[in-house]
Amino acid sequence: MKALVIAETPLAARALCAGARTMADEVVLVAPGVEPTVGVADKAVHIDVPAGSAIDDAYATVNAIADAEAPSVALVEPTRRCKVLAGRLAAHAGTAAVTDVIEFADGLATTMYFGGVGQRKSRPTGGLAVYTVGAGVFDESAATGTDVVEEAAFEAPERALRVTGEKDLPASDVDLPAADVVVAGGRGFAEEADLGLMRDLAAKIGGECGCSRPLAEGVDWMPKEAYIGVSGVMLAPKVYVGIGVSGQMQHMVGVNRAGTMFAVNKDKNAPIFKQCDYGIVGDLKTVLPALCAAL
Ligand SMILES: Cc1cc2nc3c(=O)[nH]c(=O)nc-3n(C[C@H](O)[C@H](O)[C@H](O)COP(=O)(O)OP(=O)(O)OC[C@H]3O[C@@H](n4cnc5c(N)ncnc54)[C@H](O)[C@@H]3O)c2cc1C
Repeated sequence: MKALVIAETPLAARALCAGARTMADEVVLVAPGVEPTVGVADKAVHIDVPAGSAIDDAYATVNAIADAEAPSVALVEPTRRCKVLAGRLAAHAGTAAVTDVIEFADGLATTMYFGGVGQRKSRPTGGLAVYTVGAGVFDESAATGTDVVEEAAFEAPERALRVTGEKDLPASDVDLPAADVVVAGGRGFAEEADLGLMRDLAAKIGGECGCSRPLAEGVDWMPKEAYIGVSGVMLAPKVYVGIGVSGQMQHMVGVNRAGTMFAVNKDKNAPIFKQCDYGIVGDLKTVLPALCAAL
């Protein structure tokens, strides 16, 4: 049995290949438009996406690789571009992509639906099963493999996207999926300058800073890669600290696999207190400096 992994980032390549190894005898990593991570699969296939073409359009090549390798399972990193490839691959195989898997057990994949209100388990019925899988589902340290890299020629689709311009995004040093400790700020931060209090705490405890969606998409105080939840990043850190976060389900599904959860909120009835292991009721402006001083 063979597994295909499609991933853009090294962390996801390692984690998904480690997971694929538990499902198949042979693992093939496909790296569309990026240098492949080596040592994690039996073979890596690099697709050199030419300038002016979009990685999303690597689907014809990915589908051809899948035809040649005949995998029974494909694990895909849930980046925007890889999701396109997952959907195209599933359509090519005459199936549907199962998205945002949070657990594999007993041949069943668990996913969330209705924004995390419910969970469903599904089992592939034959042919190729295509899954998008986020961070924390597999242990990347278990990845093993060779340094074999093959090149696959980019095959432009008939109606290809044409890249007409590129704009560098401001560099972001946020790497939440890799962080053991995540400190997340919410709308309880009334002013951008107060986020320094959160950063001070994160620095004290060796954490990365994340946020709820309003801080990244509402006021733009944090990078988009930093927002956690059903439409942001899904994490499974060892420690999560939510500060001024109310505990809405769309945010919490992104961290409810954390090992230990802490919350700081001035409202003792905030829903997050029903979900955390330890909570402090108080104003973040007084609690955070006190915590930092005590640590
Ligand atoms: C389709 C859809 C998808 C969504 N996806 C996501 C997602 O992926 N991620 C996400 O985060 N959200 C998502 N949301 C938004 C989500 O529903 C919530 O609106 C959002 O998570 C709330 O963010 P918050 O907890 O920061 O803000 P609020 O709910 O406004 O909570 C702020 C909290 O701060 C506390 N507070 C205020 N002042 C202080 C203070 N001085 N000290 C301490 N505490 C204080 C308040 O008591 C309150 O509990 C989505 C919504 C929809 C409809």
